[in-house]
Amino acid sequence: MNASVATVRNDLDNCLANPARRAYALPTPAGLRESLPVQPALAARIQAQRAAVRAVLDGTDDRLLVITGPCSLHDRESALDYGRRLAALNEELGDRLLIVMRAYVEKPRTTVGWKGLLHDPRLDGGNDLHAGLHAARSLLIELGELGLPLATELLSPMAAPYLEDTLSWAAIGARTTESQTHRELVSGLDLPVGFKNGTDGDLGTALDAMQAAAHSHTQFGTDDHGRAALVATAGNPDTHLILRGGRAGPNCDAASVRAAAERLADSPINPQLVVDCSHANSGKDPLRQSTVADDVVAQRRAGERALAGIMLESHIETGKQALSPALQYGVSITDACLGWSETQQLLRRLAAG
Ligand SMILES: O=C[C@H](O)[C@H](O)COP(=O)(O)O
Ligand SMILES: C=C(OP(=O)(O)O)C(=O)O
Repeated sequence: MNASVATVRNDLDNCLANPARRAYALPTPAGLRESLPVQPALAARIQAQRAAVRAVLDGTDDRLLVITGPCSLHDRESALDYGRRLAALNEELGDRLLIVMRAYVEKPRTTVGWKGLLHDPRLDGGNDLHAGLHAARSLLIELGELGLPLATELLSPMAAPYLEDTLSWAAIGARTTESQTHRELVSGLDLPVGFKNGTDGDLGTALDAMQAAAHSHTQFGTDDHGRAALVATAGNPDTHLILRGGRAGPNCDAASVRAAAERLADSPINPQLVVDCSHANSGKDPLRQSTVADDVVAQRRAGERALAGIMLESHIETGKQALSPALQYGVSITDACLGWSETQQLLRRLAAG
């Protein structure tokens, strides 16, 4: 156990008399929000940014939604560097693209691995969640102050109340779309949320998730002061499908998009969808994301009205690196990303299209 985790250890420790489980106190959502507040001007801008994303998703704004940024944020400096570059590009392209910065602070893992800045901010296996909550929230606020809407994956339902007021869009990932707990979480969020299709490529789990999240629920949870609570949620009407491909390959070609759109048209929820150009749609080859994105724009030009947006994994440099004490600046430590110069060219091309 690392030292700073030890300092927050308290009498929650061993409270269940279960040697397999230990608990360490954390700040409450209310406490963290009080020490790292979103200032009123930023809060108002985030409300407007959520409304702008909703307008693209309900088809009243025909700009292309582009959610782009590192697979994961692992250091403050390169995240802010990327955010500044993207904010400057947005000045040029914002009338044709609705650009949202991907700011992922939690990572789902296929088996085990680094779980994101929020869980392990020093990247050393220390898992100092206390420091991670602080690092993640303060970085999201700094990025928000640069002017762009922010997107993240909400992985741990317990983490959402610490972060949600900084976000304009969130994803539920392929590994958690089928989870009742995550659907219930989304039902209580006042922001647009995309559900990924499953890692096996099945769309049914995401379509079911959209219906479940649109419903009201009562669920086990905690209040903003960390007390156990019955949490009642109203239902979230602003969810949509994200096509990310699956084990059998991509699902972003025109026929797959049309088939998905027809299934959505039969469901009572949002008929618009977003294509994740990475993951199984790119075969995890970062450069292929450009081909996928170009094809999405070509499909829109050919009249496909269901396509509202794309997601890109993009960083300062192309590729990825293994986690080590000597990290290269601006290179992803999770999935391989498109570099900034290719991203810039791609976004200009998408805007022109
Ligand atoms: O986007 C990131 C990864 O695809 C996802 O977190 C799974 O990562 P892993 O298979 O490397 O664990
Ligand atoms: C993990 C991610 O995607 P997926 O859930 O599609 O694997 C991601 O976008 O970081």
